[in-house]
Amino acid sequence: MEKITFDYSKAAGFISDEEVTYMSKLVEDAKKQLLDRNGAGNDFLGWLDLPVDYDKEEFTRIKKAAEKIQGDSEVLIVIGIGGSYLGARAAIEFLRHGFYNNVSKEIRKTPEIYYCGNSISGTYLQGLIDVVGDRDFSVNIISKSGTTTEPAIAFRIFKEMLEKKYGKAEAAKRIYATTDKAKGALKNLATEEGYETFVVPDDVGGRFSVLTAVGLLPIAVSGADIDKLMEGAAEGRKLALEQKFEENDALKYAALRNILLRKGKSVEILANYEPSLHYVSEWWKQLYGESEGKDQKGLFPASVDLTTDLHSMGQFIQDGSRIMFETVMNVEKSRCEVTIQKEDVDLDGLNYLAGKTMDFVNKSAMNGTILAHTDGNVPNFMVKIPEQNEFYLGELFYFFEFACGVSGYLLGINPFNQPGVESYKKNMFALLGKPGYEDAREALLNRLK
Ligand SMILES: O=P(O)(O)OC[C@H]1O[C@H](O)[C@H](O)[C@@H](O)[C@@H]1O
Repeated sequence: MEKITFDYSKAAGFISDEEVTYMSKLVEDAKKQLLDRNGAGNDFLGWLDLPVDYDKEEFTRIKKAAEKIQGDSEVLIVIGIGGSYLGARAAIEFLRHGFYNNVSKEIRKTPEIYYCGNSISGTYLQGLIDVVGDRDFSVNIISKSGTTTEPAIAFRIFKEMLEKKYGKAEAAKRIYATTDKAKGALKNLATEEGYETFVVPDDVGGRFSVLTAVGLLPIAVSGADIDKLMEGAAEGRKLALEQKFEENDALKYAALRNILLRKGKSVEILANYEPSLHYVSEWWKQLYGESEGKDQKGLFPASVDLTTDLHSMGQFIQDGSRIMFETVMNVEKSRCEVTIQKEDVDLDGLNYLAGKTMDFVNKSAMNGTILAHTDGNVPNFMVKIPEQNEFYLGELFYFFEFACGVSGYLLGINPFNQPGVESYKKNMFALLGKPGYEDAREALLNRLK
């Protein structure tokens, strides 16, 4: 069977066999530390076994809730930020129609899905309220801590809207809360109001939670097959856990990116040639950025959508500061074939492409770009995705998560915490006058004068 594979053959000129041999030992050690659960942050390793060891009763409830939402709602509002947002969106955009919310209901068959609570923009939220209009809708509020400001504000607004429209009791039946099993403001609210709740396990951090109810409920509502997603992840787990370095693509990816980091390539650009992978990159950026960017270390995870960004960022990648390498996610088999037709008069000069598919052109652009960037001293890696379906996406999620854990241990940091994100929150709370933050307030206001 085909699988997600990692190919570094095009970067051979930048990396010696000795370096790979040396690094292979280090990644095997890091892998052991991960699996022995004796490294930093080892109380957040629940994601390691999730694909084979998850709450089956809850999984069934997720499917039931998804069916109910599909039956009684034209729109689902998904409220969450960071790890409580990006995985679901990445999956739905990767798996479902490229214009999911815009195609006719006959094609889509499932509710429109919109996201909020991922910014504090009132303009965005009002726009979304206008989109919902007077249509039937449900809300999935997702927050592991249950206290994050952005989703909490958005939820307050949509909760009020639901209650006005349906009354408190019926509104409660349209609210699904995914949060901690016992603590946090959202859990308390859900218990008080009688919302159906789903659990983010204690030992699974937000950015590793896509295969819990956090990702699974919205993904199931979109009509994607969550059984297949879990099967793919289980296959990814098997490959990552059981294969030796030579056959282990996740380990090779972790090793090779760290070889380049140690040579001064401090930026990794994740590139795609399919717009529907944009949010996979966003999910990946949180995964790697929050996991590795600490103790003054780490690769800066960036991303580009190609060929779009070849007409903007392409200049920098080809010719600017030589600080980066590129990892291309290559969907090997395109979902749709669009063939370019011959025209009698070749006014646009495109007849040389007549009979060719757009995917052929896209892949030629990709291959040409890989060689051009390599010539410009940007080493290129490739992650091959056989096709865009649930199975391979599950495998891809696990591939990146496992490589991230290994890579973090290789860096000598705790890949499973995120102490740095608290700094802006403290300042924001002080400026907002949140009780308990009075001391810092005046000093901050002075600095802003
Ligand atoms: O799920 P929540 O607790 O609301 O957290 C949502 C996100 O925001 C936090 O500030 C963290 O930086 C992220 O790691 C997390 O995924």
